[in-house]
Amino acid sequence: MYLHSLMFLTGNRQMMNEGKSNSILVSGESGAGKTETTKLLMRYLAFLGGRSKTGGRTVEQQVLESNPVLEAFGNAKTVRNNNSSRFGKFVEIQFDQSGKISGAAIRTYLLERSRVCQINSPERNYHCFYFLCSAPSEDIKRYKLGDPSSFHYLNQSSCIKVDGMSDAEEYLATRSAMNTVGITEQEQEATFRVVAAVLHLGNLNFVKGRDADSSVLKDEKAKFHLNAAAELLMYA
Ligand SMILES: Nc1ncnc2c1ncn2[C@@H]1O[C@H](COP(=O)(O)OP(=O)(O)OP(=O)(O)O)[C@@H](O)[C@H]1O
Repeated sequence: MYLHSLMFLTGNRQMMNEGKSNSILVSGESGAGKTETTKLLMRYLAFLGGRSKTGGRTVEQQVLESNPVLEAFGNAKTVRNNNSSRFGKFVEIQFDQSGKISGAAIRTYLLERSRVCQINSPERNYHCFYFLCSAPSEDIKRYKLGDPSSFHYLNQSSCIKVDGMSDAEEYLATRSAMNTVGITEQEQEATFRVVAAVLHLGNLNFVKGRDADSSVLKDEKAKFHLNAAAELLMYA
């Protein structure tokens, strides 16, 4: 990290002296430490460009709390990394004339979408699915969820739990981070409804119907999941 800090100090001074934008490219193979390094860089930047706290949430808090939100929906356990980012991101942090953070924008790229429907043992699907299945009981009831191992999109792999990670605590931390970055309660509700609906849709099974080329739901369980998904998506 010493080298990165040094590079960053130089970059920051140049930005202030010459009024030029600076960029850092963090690259490396999976598990090399890109995500953790980026978080340290962002924390350092927030420290340099932070304002004294005046109550409420500050821009730099919002910048830092974007990480747990992105990780909940875009990171998963792989064989190489328990918290592997399955997308790329471009983080832009804007500074005002005095060097204080004035805003930020994050663009994400190339999320590994196929992971939602298919995972290999002993990897996991995206963290958000397990977090939501470990939510407080009133949320579980509202989203009609149950044990993660009862969902096809999660039980294709033998790995449901990650050592050292509490899905229940992470759910609450994700909600808190979403609040900090300014995602409203309604938007959060809509987001988690879609996450829950995806799990229900994964449990739909069909069998051949009576008419040619037709199919019908396999059983009552499949009907339950279809109704649950429809209800959740109707209000999402
Ligand atoms: N600076 C660090 N301090 C302590 N542990 C670290 C540090 N950097 C990386 N690690 C360890 O290595 C693991 C993998 O790091 P990280 O998630 O940052 O890799 P990555 O390059 O972003 O991988 P991927 O491309 O899979 O997302 C972390 O979960 C952590 O255990």
